[in-house]
Amino acid sequence: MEKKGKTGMENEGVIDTWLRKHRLLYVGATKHPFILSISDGTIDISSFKTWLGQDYIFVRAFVPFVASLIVKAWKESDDRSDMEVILGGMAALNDELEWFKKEAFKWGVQLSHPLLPHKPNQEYCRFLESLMSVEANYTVAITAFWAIEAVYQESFALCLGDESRTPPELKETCQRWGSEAFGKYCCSLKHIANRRLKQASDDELKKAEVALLTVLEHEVEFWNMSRSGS
Ligand SMILES: Cc1ncc(CN)c(N)n1
Repeated sequence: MEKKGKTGMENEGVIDTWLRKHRLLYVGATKHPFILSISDGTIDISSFKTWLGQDYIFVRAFVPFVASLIVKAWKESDDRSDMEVILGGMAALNDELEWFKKEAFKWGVQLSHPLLPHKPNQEYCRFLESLMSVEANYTVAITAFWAIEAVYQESFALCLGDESRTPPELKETCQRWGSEAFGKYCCSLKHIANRRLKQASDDELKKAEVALLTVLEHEVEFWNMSRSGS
């Protein structure tokens, strides 16, 4: 029989430990009023349109970030399957960009000129850029990557629950990130991040925890921006 320690949580990964420690912020990012308004059906469609246009800009910046992670995984990972998992995510982004164009057309959102990133989006993209540099650490970047994907997964899954009253025309959006398949992909990313964190130095651990918190803060700001339209 497995021997349990004092807390009974000795087998818990680093990420779950951090999520417990920073529970309030995590809940703030995954159960934001913007998401709650989708799931209770009270969403203001102009907020949704703001989110759609801004997220298209974000996802375009997300592609080179994921590409930089593929390079890092190829160079630094001790497990070949990391690169395949990240590559699968990259392939999905190709599809996602097409989906944004189709969805924007459906809602009459202009994705080309003069669509500009709002300040919170600009700041989030700048953070992504800082993680793309060759000096940025793989363990830190993969932790941030997991957090970015996990916030969307948990948020949109909430809008697909039995109790939710998500408007039918927004179900496809929620399905994109709230699906079981996307959930499994997030689990694979979490597994990679936890494996790396288990072997990380104190300095890497500190930086990865800060990166996780920074992602959560940016996600909250991104929802706030979508809700207020600015
Ligand atoms: C702001 C934001 N965060 C996360 C995701 C999920 N890739 C996204 N599309 N946009």
